Amino acid sequence: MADLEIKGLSKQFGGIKALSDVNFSANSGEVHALLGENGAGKSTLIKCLGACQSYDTGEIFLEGKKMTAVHPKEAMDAGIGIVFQELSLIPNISVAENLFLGIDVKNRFSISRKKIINEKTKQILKEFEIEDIHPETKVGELTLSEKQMIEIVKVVSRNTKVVVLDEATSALTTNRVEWLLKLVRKLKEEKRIIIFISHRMGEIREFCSVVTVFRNGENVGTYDLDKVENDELITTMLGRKVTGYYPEKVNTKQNRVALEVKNLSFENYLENINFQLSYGEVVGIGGLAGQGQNSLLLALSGCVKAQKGEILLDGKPVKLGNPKQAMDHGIVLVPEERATEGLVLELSIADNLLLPCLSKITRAGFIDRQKEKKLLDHAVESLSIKVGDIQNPVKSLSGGNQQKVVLAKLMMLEPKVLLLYDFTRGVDVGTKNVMFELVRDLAAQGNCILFYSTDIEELVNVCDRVLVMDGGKIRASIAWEKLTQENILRSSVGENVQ
Ligand SMILES: Nc1ncnc2c1ncn2[C@@H]1O[C@H](COP(=O)(O)OP(=O)(O)OP(=O)(O)O)[C@@H](O)[C@H]1O
Repeated sequence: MADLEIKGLSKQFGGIKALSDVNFSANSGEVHALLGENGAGKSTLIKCLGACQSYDTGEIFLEGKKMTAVHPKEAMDAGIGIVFQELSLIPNISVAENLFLGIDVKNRFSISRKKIINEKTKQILKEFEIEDIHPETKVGELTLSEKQMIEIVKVVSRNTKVVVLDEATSALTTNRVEWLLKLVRKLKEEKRIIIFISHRMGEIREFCSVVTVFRNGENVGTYDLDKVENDELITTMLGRKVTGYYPEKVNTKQNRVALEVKNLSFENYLENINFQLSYGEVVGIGGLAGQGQNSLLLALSGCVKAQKGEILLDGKPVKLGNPKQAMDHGIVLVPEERATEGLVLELSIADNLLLPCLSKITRAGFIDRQKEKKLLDHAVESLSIKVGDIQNPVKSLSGGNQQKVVLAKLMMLEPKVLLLYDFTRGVDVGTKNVMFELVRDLAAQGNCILFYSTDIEELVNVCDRVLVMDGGKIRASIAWEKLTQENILRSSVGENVQ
């Protein structure tokens, strides 16, 4: 028997079979990838493993011992540590309080708990080489990447035998991914079992030695990564062949400027930003993470108010005092954190989709049910969102399908200018392909798109040109003919690209 053995696990939610008779095994010192389309059942499997979810049938054995945990705390005590896809830290308490939540701290000399946990957290952060984060900082003040690191530290520092990383890299900046890679190598040496869920093939190959592929709730194959090509894995995962991962890039730029930004400044985050966006153009935003990219998209979508500068739409100055005003002008944002900024998790899938466009389907205060159905069917179909019942809460969808809902609901507004913040985060390769096609199609129809991505390959293959940001300024604009990964990287670190 392997060190971790899952036998015949099944889980059904209403009519949806999330897991069907799944067998899975992993051994100590192994980094084992789980690969599968959005909604294939990967998160459900690990939620069952971590007793966050009950299962209908099946058994789980860790080091030969049958797991009987019915509560996440019991699973953690039995050796299962899970870093979840949607961050679970509490924003209004400190890093130290989050790390020691639910842990008794021994106190023999009546020193305050606060002092002890701050000191211990300082040591932990030093051990994990992230001393730039302060123990007393409130988690809500951290960047997404920093929050993700704390979440990882919280789980790994509890010394569990199994460490599950569910899409842990998708919220990390490039240098933090390197940090995680180093950490995973250490965990491997410590003979822990690491389960690594990701949609990024490159990372799977870098981090893992074995991969198990899931399709529609079933384990459809386990492979030694040295002996299998990406094409075979993707075909197994999707049950079909994907031809051409990126769509053909056709120049659809029109000679008509849609959006013009003049001398835009916002606190310390943006300084004298100037650029134009034409109809039919896809413009990427690149640069190292945290160089003002988020602030720029927030300012253009009316989420923050710039102190200086002007924004013109079709040559006329517009006031973008709040997101509603921006939407009324046809400017919409797919935000960074889908769970807190993009969706109302408790509401149904249907309500989330309809929220921004209620006025389109209401008349004299009544909802036109036929129009409503047509809009909803179109939204679900256009992005192949995997829903059981559209009246289920949106939080019951898999992470990638939630992201598709965010995009679909904004598309219903038929926007002129689409602002995309890393919108393929957590989305499977098949759907990424659909989303890229959608972006290029929208451009061909005359829309303009500002596309921020942490994935340089995406920027090169999807955008017409890329603005590289550095210290709140636009350092360079890399034109179509010069658009290579190397040029974006060079420009990001301050080199001139000729
Ligand atoms: N609490 C729930 N209620 C209803 N359906 C659920 C619930 N949790 C998961 N599901 C459904 O089970 C299926 C498997 O979802 P799961 O989250 O395991 O997928 P996943 O492979 O992790 O996807 P992703 O790559 O998007 O994270 C999906 O169809 C999802 O909608």
